[in-house]
Amino acid sequence: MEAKYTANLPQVAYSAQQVQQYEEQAAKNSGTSLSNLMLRAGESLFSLFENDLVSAQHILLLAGKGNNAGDAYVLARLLYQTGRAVTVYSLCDTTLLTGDALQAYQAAYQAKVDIVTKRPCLDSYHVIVDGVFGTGFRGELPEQIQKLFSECEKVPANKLSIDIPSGVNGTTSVVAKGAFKADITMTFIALKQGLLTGKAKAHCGQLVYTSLGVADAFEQLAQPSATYMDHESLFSRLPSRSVDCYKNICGHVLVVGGNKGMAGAIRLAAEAALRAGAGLVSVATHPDNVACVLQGRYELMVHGIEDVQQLSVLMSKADVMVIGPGLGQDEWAQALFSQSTQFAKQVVCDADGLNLLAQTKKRYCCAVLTPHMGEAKRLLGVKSGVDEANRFELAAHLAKAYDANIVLKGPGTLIADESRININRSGCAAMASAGMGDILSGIIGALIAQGMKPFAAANLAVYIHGLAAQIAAKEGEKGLLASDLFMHIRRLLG
Ligand SMILES: NC(=O)C1=CN([C@@H]2O[C@H](COP(=O)(O)OP(=O)(O)OC[C@H]3O[C@@H](n4cnc5c(N)ncnc54)[C@H](OP(=O)(O)O)[C@@H]3O)[C@@H](O)[C@H]2O)[C@@H](O)CC1
Ligand SMILES: [K+]
Repeated sequence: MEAKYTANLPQVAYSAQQVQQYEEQAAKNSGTSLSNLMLRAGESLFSLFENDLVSAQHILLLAGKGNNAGDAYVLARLLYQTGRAVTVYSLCDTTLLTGDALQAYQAAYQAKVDIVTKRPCLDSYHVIVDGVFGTGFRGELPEQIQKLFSECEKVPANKLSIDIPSGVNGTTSVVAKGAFKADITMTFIALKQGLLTGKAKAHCGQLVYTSLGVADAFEQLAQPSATYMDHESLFSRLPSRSVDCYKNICGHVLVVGGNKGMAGAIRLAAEAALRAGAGLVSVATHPDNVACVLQGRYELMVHGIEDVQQLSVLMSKADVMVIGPGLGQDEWAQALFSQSTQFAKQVVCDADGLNLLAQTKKRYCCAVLTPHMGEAKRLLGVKSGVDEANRFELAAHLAKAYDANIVLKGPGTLIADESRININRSGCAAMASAGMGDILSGIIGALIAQGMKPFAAANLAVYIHGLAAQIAAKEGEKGLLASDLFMHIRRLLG
C-alpha cells in the first residue's frame, strides 16, 4: 500500500487553534467534509502500519471522547479488517461520544472490533496508539490518564500518537505533566508549531505529516504562524566568496569575554567565528588569558584588556561584536559590558552578556540575543504577563522588548524578530554539551560580518550548528566535545 504520509515536513507551521478554526472550511473548499477527513486520517494511519509497522500484529488503541478518538476508531476498524488483533480501550463512557467520533465508533463496533472500558494489561502489544486528545486538549491531564501514560512508557511497545501526543499543546508547545511520549506522531492538515520546539519535540518522536488532501485550501485561509525553513532555503542566503576577495572584506568580528578561569569559552567563540568564514577575528579578554587563547590558534588577534579604552579602540575597527562567552559578572565584566553598549554596529550577546543586559536595563542599538530558557526569563523580568512556558510568546515578547533578534535556545530553537518566528529543524541531544553556545554565537557573528542580515544569519547559524552536532554525534552523543563541531562547520559552509 502506498504511504499516505511523508517525513518531509512542510516549510510553514500553524497553531493548533488555526487548524481547529479553518479545518471545516478547508474541507468544504476542497469539496469534502470533516467526516471524510476523519476517514482519510484513519487511512493514513493505517498506511503507516502497512509500510513502517508491518510486523505489528497486536495493537492497543487508547481513545478519548473527541474527534482524535474518532481517528483511532477508524484506524482500529481498518487494522481489525486486515486480520490484526486489535483492542480499543475507551477512557470514557462511550455514550459520551458524539458526531463524527460517534459514527467512527459505531462503524468499529459493528465491524466487531474489541472495545473495552476496563484497562487491559499493557504487556503484550506491539503498538500502543494514542487517540486520547488532539487539537482539543486544554490545561492539565487528569491523574488517571497520567498514570496510564506512565505505564505505557514502561512497556516495550512502539508508541504512536494521532495528530498530537496527548497532553501536548500544539500551539504553545507546553507539555502537561504526564503527557504521552510517542515514538512516532502523525500530524494532519498542517504542521502544528507547538510540536516542533521545546519539550514537545521529545514527546513527538519522529514526526510525519499528511495533508488529508486539504493543505492547499487550508493555506488559502490561514497565515502561517511560524516558518520551518529547510536546508536549501537557509543556505540560499549565504553569500558566496568571489575569487578576488581578501580577508578585509570578509568581515572583522570582535569577540569579548573570557574572564579569569574562563578562557575556553572565548576561545571557542573566536575559533567558531574563524571557522564560519570571518576574515579577521579579534579577541578582547582578561590579560591572564592572552597566551592560552592564542595557543595553537595563531590566526586570532588576542588582546588583554585592562581598561575600557583598549576595548574602544578594538570596537572602532570591528564590523560585528560578539559579547558574553566566559565574560562573568564582576567589575571587569561590568566595565566591558558597559563600554560595549556604545557599539553602533551589530552585536551578538550571549551568556553573562545577557545577564548583565537583564540587570542593567541597557540596550544595544542592534542585537542578536541568544538566551536559553533561564536567561530568557531573566531578560523578561517579573510581572511581564507572558506565559513563561510558552516558547513562542517568550521569544516574540523579547524581540519586541529588546528590539532585537532572539535566538531562544533548546530543542527546536526559535529565531524571532519583531514580525516573524522560525523554528530550527536541526539539533540533537549532544547540543547539551559545554561550549556549544559559545560556538553558536561565534558563527552568528561571522555570518553577519560577511554581509548576511541578522535574522537570516541567526537562522543559518543555528541550523549549521545543529547539523554539525548531529553529524559529529553519529558515534554517540555523550562525550562529544563542542570543538568536534569545527571541522563539520567548515565542510557545511563549503
Ligand atoms: N473535526 C474533525 O472531524 C476532524 C478532526 N480530526 C481529529 O480530531 C482532533 C480534534 O478533535 P476535537 O476537536 O474533538 O478534540 P480532541 O482533541 O479529540 O479532544 C477534545 C475532547 O477532550 C476533552 N478535553 C480537552 N482537554 C481536556 C483535559 N485537560 N482533561 C480532560 N478532557 C479534556 C474535551 O472535553 P471538554 O473539555 O470539551 O468537555 C473534548 O471532549 C484532531 O486532533 C484530529 O486528530 C481529524 O480527524 C480531521 C477531522
Ligand atoms: K493524540
